[in-house]
Amino acid sequence: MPFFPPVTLRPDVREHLRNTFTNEELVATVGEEVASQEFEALLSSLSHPPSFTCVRVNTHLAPRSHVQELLHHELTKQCGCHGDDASLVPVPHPQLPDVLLLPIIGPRCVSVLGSEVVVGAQCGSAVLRGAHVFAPGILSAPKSLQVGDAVCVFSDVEGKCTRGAKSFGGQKVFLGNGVCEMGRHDVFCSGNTPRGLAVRMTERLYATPCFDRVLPHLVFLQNLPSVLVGHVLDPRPGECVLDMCAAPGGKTTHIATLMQNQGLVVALDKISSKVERLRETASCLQLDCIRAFCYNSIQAASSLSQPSASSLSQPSASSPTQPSASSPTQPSASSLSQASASSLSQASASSPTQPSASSPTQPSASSPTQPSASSPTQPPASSPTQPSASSLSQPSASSPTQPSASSLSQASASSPTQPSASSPTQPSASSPTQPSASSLSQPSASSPTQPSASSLSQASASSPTQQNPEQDSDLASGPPFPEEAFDRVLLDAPCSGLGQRPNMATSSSLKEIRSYQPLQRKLLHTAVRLLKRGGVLVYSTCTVTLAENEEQVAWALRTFPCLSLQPQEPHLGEQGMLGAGLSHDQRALLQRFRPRLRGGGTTEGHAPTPRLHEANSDTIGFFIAKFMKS
Ligand SMILES: C[S@@+](CC[C@H](N)C(=O)[O-])C[C@H]1O[C@@H](n2cnc3c(N)ncnc32)[C@H](O)[C@@H]1O
Repeated sequence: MPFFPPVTLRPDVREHLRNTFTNEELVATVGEEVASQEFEALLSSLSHPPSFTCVRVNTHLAPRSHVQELLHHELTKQCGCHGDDASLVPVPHPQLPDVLLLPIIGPRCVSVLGSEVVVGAQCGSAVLRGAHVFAPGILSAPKSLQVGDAVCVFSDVEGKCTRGAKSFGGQKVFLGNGVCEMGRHDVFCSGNTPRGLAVRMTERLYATPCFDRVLPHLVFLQNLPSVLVGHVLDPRPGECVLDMCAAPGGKTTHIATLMQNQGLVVALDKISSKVERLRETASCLQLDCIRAFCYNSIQAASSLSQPSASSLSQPSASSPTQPSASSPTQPSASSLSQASASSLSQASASSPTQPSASSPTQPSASSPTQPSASSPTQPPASSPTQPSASSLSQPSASSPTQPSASSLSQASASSPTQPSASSPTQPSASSPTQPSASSLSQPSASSPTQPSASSLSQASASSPTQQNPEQDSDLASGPPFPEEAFDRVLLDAPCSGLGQRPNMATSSSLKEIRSYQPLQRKLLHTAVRLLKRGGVLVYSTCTVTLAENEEQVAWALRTFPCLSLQPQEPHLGEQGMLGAGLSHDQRALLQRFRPRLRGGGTTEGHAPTPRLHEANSDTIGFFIAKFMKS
């Protein structure tokens, strides 16, 4: 049974989604009633957290089994709990060799205690996934609130609570109890924008640990389908891989890890502050094969390179014109040719004058699926690895569940429900509880970073031509790039983010939601141009719309005859949704994650622990397509 009300959407957005989920092709197959029920179930599941917290292990530095033990130890120490508390016991994912899962247990019977503090919906989402409450997240608090007071924390559901209110009678949901670290005056009246931890959560509706400063260079919090993307892309050591929309860097760092830090991963993002954080994350995880640049990826293919047969796009009415290539502010080639960890922090190709990729209807930089740059109100020291409830007081467009890879010095507003594991304050490698970086740098026999036998056996079929070292260093110097330069391209596209969980309310307008399809097509054009023949392109989104997922696949197959859909390994999601005119076989090659609430509710005051098999279905909404270019 759903515990929270379904996610609040604008009425026209809800109607638009309902039409998508009851489209003609779908209704003709499953019937109107089933389609409608599934749509309502989807909205209910979105407001609830998934069944598991997914932790990706940095297998570049340590094997999963080792991190499993360390993590259990660290979490129990931090929580001051018994080691047998199920929410603190990491369990290996059966199919993903670098993933540990921790059950999120709830909703539990928790009594409402103390004075009432109301937080914004995004802050509430972060709290449901383990965060404490930071000052900017608080909307309402009683007049007399003092440090040390016991409080009950509620989340505003409809965005109606005004900041600074003393009480709130609107629709809200209970999240748990905590203790104040700040009084009302510090939160609302101190003259400056509030910063820092305001309420330390002590008893949560959903039991899940806080990952603040927990093994920052060994674990990375990432939603399960996002980790899957790296495996589906299947990068090999020594290859050149382009991550076109890379920040905060969850997938970039995973790709580099799977490549055993050998080869080149070029990461582009159009927001410079995010690129800086990505570099910090790469450095924290000791992955020095990553080169990150602030760049509009639509323009990442050099206009000097001849449009070859590779970019075999058919001019179509819907195909946007190719943007001009290079920006006057592009980084100099020479500045970035040395592959050293230190160069990561200096290799700033960032340009404040970078042209925006936004289409006319494109929301601003802080689009709903994108982590915005860290809130300036967030102190560097606050919860570096935890999704900060802090920066979440404003229903910004930032993605509520998008993992913040970076957040090295700042908890990101953008990742309210997905904490980042990285921290600049990480313990040294020689810390007694940490394996030394050097001792662990060799992948063990069981290391998931080793290409599997099966993947190796296919290598000749799918592995593009051998890279030329000279070209490697050209690519390392940054965009724009010549055509057909990369062995693999990941387009983890900016999207409407409607698959994020938990999400109590989305303020996105229909116009905003519709603006992503043309933007994604422009990015796909560049992706195809930059991919080698025989190379692999993975397209992914964290949204549930047909327009940004199956319709994009159908469009790409029509527009680029050189592209063909490929099987994905492992295949954990459902097949693609009906409604975009794809064949059964084509849909079977896609992975769609449609959030589903697990069954079972609170029994005699005890919430059941989720079962492992639910980890693959009770996830955020997500979509993955894998293409090869011939
Ligand atoms: C879904 S997020 C990427 C998440 C990232 N792949 C990860 O796993 O951590 C989309 C990103 O695309 C970036 N973006 C949007 N439009 C872009 C463009 N034209 N060029 C480059 N980056 C862009 C946004 O700044 C945002 O960080």
